[in-house]
Amino acid sequence: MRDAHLTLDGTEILRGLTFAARPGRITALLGPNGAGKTTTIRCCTGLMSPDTGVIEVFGQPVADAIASGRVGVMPQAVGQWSGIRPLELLHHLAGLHQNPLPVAPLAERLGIDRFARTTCRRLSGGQQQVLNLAGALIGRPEMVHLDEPTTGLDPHLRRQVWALIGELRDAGVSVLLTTHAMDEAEHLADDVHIMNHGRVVRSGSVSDLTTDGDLESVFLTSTDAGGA
Ligand SMILES: Nc1ncnc2c1ncn2[C@@H]1O[C@H](COP(=O)(O)OP(=O)(O)OP(=O)(O)O)[C@@H](O)[C@H]1O
Repeated sequence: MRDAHLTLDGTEILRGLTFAARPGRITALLGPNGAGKTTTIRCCTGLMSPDTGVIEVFGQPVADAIASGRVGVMPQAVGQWSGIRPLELLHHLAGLHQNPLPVAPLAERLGIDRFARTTCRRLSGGQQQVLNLAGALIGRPEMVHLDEPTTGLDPHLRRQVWALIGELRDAGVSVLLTTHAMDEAEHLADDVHIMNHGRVVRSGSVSDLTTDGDLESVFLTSTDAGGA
């Protein structure tokens, strides 16, 4: 993303946002509530368009990359699903891809098989989260956007999701995630971009950014409350 600007309802949300997420790397987009992280992901996945600026995915315009099926998205929240059950949903999503992951092992890996009989609208928040994650991964994406992937997960599931995200990176997938958990960013991320007021104010590897203190201290000194 290069020099993206976006104004919504008269407020400038993205103010010259520039960053890159590279293949085989986990890139964390950090920032205070309202800084524009979800808006950025929505722009990178074709759900919104910046007013000006350039976004390329695999060197292509976003729409072409999305249409190619090479991009997976785990939104922060999805609309209320109907009475469909988790495995039915995953089989349906798998059917939309040319070479999907097998549903059963993915469901087992994320513990989805344990609530397979519950309709989606009755899932707990954490169960909905891991189902969203499975939906993002089912098509074997080469780039995946994860908007707060572990929010609301218990420590067991959180660790399992961390391991899975690490494996994706090791398999060459480009992972872009947002999180408010600094320990998550420190544990997972190769590259970190800290946003404030719709632009990137600090970038680097975790080790580069934390030479003088932990990531939370860097975050607190680089941003202000309500960074929108
Ligand atoms: N469709 C919209 N119309 C108007 N304003 C919007 C719209 N979508 C987002 N905003 C505003 O844009 C700003 C950035 O929102 P965004 O969801 O991108 O922030 P965020 O960094 O993801 O925040 P959080 O960490 O709380 O999830 C907020 O002030 C929000 O109210």
